[in-house]
Amino acid sequence: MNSVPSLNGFSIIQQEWFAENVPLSQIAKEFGTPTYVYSRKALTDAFNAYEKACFKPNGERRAQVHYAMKANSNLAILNVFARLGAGFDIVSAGELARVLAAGGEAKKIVFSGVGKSRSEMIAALKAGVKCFNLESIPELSRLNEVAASLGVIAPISLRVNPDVDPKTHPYISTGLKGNKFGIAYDEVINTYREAASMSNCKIVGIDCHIGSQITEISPYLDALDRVLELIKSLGDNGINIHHLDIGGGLGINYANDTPPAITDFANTLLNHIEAKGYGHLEVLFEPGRSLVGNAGLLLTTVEYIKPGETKNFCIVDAAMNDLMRPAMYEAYHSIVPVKQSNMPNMTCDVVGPICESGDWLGRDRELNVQAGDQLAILSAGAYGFTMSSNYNTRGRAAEVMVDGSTIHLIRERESIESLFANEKLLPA
Ligand SMILES: Cc1ncc(COP(=O)(O)O)c(C=O)c1O
Ligand SMILES: N[C@@H](CCCC[NH3+])C(=O)O
Repeated sequence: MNSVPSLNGFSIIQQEWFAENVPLSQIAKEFGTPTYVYSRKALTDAFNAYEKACFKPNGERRAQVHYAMKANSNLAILNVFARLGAGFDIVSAGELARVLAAGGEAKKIVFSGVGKSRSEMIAALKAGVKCFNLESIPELSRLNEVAASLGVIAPISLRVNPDVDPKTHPYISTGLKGNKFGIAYDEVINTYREAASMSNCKIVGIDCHIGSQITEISPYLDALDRVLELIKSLGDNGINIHHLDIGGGLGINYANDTPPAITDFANTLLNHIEAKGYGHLEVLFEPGRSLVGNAGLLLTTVEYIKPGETKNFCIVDAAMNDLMRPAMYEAYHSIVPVKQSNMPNMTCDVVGPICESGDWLGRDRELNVQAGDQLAILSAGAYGFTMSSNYNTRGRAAEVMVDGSTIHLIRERESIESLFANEKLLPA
């Protein structure tokens, strides 16, 4: 099987794949492979699809996008979104430093994650982030203490675990009782009361995020209803919520997925919130994958075709260290030859050179390729480069962004020397 999603920013012209106006073969020639290729147009259009839903008919803003930068944190990509007015969702001091370096504004940053360290809290308080999304009483107490030591007030939301099934891969569900994320639904009111009693925390919002690659709207509506009920009870307890962060998680089409379109998805949630009488709340979205996933691909070259006893292998120069998702979640990424040909197809597994049987990128694909040909692994813009590693002492891939007819190198390929530059031999 080889299903191909329709993509914005990438197309086939005269039997050859292009990124905007640039043939992928030209990128391979100039920058080598493996290389991640992003389309600025695709990034911009995805962001604007959210923005379209973020305004009321009178022009007043009703929602703000906070890009979940864990999906792809290259500075150039962050900068494209920052220029478009995005806020950001971060999960570490590293992400904070990156987004500030890329021109993101601290006052548009929300800080998520279950395990914020003291030093991360200090960095975020000093920067002046918009909000900390907290997930437990110990974390709340620590933040209160750290804020007191700096003589500042920390703006906070509590992340609710609404216990709804997002109907996605179990490894990427986050809003079920058994997950480590969020505060159990029945504990939320008491935890807010505790937060209200803390001298250096100020309650500003409520937060929930139920999972990733979600292709249906109903789990969001279920989660929203549960969170809106909490907002009502909190109000009855004298605790007023100013913003509602509904997390990220909207899926993309990898091949045969049918997620709602971004604007429809965002409008449906925002209209639901208004219809329930909560239109006064500021709403935050934290999308990651739906902004970048289909705006990027991984370009690779075939090293060898190896006929096996039971199947053929197409051995390429990209590997699980470049794109973990197939090995980790058995995720499907469409794989296409950069130059289409009329040769007969063969069925093969597309695999990398790493010494693990789990090092595969696609299974049972129908491809007509030979050694030296290039392949594009599609829908690799999210959780591709950011989850890559140096396993087998492999330098990480180069990254380029195409903007019309221009190719920008946005990350150089890692040199081999840089991979062990921080290591030290024992004394003689
Ligand atoms: C708290 C939080 N917000 C946002 C996201 C972004 O999710 P996605 O890339 O599925 O939109 C994640 C990752 O799942 C997350 O953990
Ligand atoms: N890394 C996952 C998604 C996890 C989202 C982070 N909470 C993926 O590639 O699909």
